[in-house]
Amino acid sequence: MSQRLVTFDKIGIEFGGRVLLDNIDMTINEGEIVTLIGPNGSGKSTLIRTLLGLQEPTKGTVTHQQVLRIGYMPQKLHIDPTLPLTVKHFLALVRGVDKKQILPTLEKVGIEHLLHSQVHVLSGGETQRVLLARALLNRPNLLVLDEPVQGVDVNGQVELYNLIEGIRNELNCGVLMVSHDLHLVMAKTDTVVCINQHVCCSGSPQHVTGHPAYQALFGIPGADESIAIYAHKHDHVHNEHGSILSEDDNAHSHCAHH
Ligand SMILES: Nc1ncnc2c1ncn2[C@@H]1O[C@H](COP(=O)(O)OP(=O)(O)OP(=O)(O)O)[C@@H](O)[C@H]1O
Repeated sequence: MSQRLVTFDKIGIEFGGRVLLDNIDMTINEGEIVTLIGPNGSGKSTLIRTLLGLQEPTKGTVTHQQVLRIGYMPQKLHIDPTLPLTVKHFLALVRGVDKKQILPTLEKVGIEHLLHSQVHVLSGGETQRVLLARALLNRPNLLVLDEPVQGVDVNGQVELYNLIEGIRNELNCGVLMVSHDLHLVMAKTDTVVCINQHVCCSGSPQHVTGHPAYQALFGIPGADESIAIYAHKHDHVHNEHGSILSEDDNAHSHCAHH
């Protein structure tokens, strides 16, 4: 059986009386791709920051496997565009990096020809691959990818998801991804966790896309998503398994209302 890398146990985060995360249970196993979805402001980045140890939970605990090496890919590359910096030098800045690994890692993500390019002239897809290479240079057993296909066209998105799946297969690492894309990512995901402060529903992509809580947030798959996405009508409550409760059961709800 695959090893459990990370366990979130009833994580809650509050700021000034405002609940950002409530009662979040989540696990990530070795070799598992977990995708975190949820509307804007639902707490996805806050949960990632908690995993990275940048945010202390108000309630609950995060348990790590003893040797957890996280390769983190942020949403964006924040570099002063006036600063001359090649891909090679950018990757050489990774703490403790084995410089001999830079070229093979760029080959792995398909951009070895960009070794001497300036980072600020790269396209959206190329930049994402450089960030992925940087995460891989940490020799991770857990990859944490915050919106990895941001700024990438549809074909590029398919290629990036294929690449991420290939890396998971090769390294048998766990992968936690945040995604706003609800379609392409599903095919490459073992487990989807849909949050809106609390866990609305989680499980296989098939289970989650058929779940009423997912459909209330994102619309019914196949319907006109251009108007359904993020039309959040949270006029119902869930039990801790994500099932919708009848009004009589509401006393047991942990749902955030909007
Ligand atoms: N340090 C903080 N102090 C107070 N509020 C915060 C803090 N960090 C985040 N928030 C608030 O918490 C909420 C959740 O933010 P978060 O960035 O986790 O959402 P998200 O799901 O990642 O959103 P998006 O999809 O827009 O990236 C937001 O309303 C944000 O303003």
